[in-house]
Amino acid sequence: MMNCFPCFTSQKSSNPPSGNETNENNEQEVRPPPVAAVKHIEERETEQPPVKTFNFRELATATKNFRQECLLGEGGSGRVYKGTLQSTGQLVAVKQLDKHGLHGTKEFQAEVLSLSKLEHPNLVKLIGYCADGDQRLLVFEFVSGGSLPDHLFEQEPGQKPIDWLTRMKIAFGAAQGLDYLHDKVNPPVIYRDLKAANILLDDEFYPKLCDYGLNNLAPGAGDSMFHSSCVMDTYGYSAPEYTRGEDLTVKSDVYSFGVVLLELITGRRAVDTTKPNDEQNLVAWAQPIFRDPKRYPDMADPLLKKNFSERGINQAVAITSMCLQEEPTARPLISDVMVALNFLSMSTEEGIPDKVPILSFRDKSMSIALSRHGSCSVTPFSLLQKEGDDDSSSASSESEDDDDEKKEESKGSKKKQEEDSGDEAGSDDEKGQEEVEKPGSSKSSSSDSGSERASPIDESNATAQSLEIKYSYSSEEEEGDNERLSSSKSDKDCTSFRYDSERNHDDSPKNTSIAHDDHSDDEEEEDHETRLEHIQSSKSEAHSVYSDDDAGEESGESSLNRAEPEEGDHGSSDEE
Ligand SMILES: Nc1ncnc2c1ncn2[C@@H]1O[C@H](COP(=O)(O)OP(=O)(O)OP(=O)(O)O)[C@@H](O)[C@H]1O
Repeated sequence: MMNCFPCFTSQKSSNPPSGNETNENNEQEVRPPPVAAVKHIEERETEQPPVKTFNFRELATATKNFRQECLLGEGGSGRVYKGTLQSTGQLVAVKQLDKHGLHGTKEFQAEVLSLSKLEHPNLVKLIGYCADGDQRLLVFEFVSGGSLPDHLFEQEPGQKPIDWLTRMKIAFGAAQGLDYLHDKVNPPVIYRDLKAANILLDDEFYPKLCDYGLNNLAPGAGDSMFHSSCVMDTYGYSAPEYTRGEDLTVKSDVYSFGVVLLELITGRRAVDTTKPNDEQNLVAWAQPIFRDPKRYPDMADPLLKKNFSERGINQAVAITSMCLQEEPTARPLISDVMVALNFLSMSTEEGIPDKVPILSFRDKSMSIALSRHGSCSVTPFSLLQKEGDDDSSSASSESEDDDDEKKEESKGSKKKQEEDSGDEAGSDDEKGQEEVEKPGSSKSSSSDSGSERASPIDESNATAQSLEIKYSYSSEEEEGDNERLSSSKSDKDCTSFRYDSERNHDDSPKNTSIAHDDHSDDEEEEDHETRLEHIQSSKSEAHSVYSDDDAGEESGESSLNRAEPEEGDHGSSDEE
């Protein structure tokens, strides 16, 4: 999965048909390429736009003249109808954008084109558009299972509640979609309107984000905070900086994601006016509980009937509380959230994996948080080297002295780990390899079910990790400018963890992004052991779908919700 397709060319005929999107009778159709989560820009540049143009009549026919019975709902940007494309029989969702504030056709087309380049299994795919007269319509793939609130809050009598693991899988999938927008496209796209209602589910609960990148296409779209009828809808999800009148960033999305995660854990709505006053706002209700880990399990949705492991819920709540930090810079990157959720969505005998390997994270804060709420493998770098390979010395360019020093340090680190994780400490390093292999070997069922789907992060495989580390370690030493992690020694008394994102990720090269902290030399030495390696979620497809050129070319015409690259707390994706 997520392979690149080097055979993409500009010749349409070379692209194999893509299911029922093929329409030989439609002159206007540009046949989409085979689905890939991310495509290289070189391929992209030679492709035809992967969207179809429809005339109004086609879409009127598809939706039975926009009949009421086809109406799926109405949001900030307009009405959405279920339809069937006559030419192919494909089910679609047709979004009829409100007419006020319409773009000119060219501007609209440019926005649509930008939107159509965003392609990920966890994003609802844009199939085409219509710009007929003053009509502006967008045609999306139809997602059959309804939206997350339908399943989480609006249970039919007799309907089974979503189980814990499925909730974590939904969260993981949503995080993957968001990570794509934040980290795999350049410039990053800020979602702005992430909420449970914008997470659609297929029949197997595979999540797809909708309404991303829309706010330039219609007033209110993608930013329904401005739309009076939707204020309550989005109110509970918006980050504090929004109310402070500050610019939204990718970290504002992380906050909104935290609210969704909290909804998944608790089964409570972000805002619920039917509850007592002090419980109406979910985040306000949860904040005091975040400071009292003993109460974490009590937050769980009663419908779950305690069918989850305590460690699992503790870790999920810990992640959530990090996402909901008041200060944007204290929130984690969605890539780290995604990695953590990948582990929480794995099925093991116990319900969740024993360990979450620290090496998976871009920033250590996440693994520290998890380690305090379960067990996180803080397997030191040098131990991994030892375990993974006898000839570790040859894989690293460090001197023997350095090696010895590292061994000493690793003992210290291990000791600290033992202290921190108590019961399991003694077996951590023995388990090191085993524990990190679990995610790769345990695919989520939802991810299995479709070829388009994003895979679990297989880079958490232990061997791959330790090899990756050895390799990059050596080269970074040579460069001499590597950033190092610190062990946050002061974290013992904390129950929530600041994510020191101001200092890292911004410029981290994709394959070697190393979190960094301003710490004393002593701490740095120790950190030598535990430096984080951001393991690409998909190295082969980590390229942005936008090259600089591409972005530049479009910048005057279409911007989606692009974040300024220099602003971001993210690793930009174009530095490879
Ligand atoms: N691709 C799709 N497949 C199936 N249903 C969809 C699709 N897109 C939207 N819907 C449904 O259509 C309805 C309206 O969606 P829309 O996104 O316009 O509104 P919203 O998300 O409730 O509000 P807003 O747009 O203001 O965020 C919702 O019930 C949504 O679940």
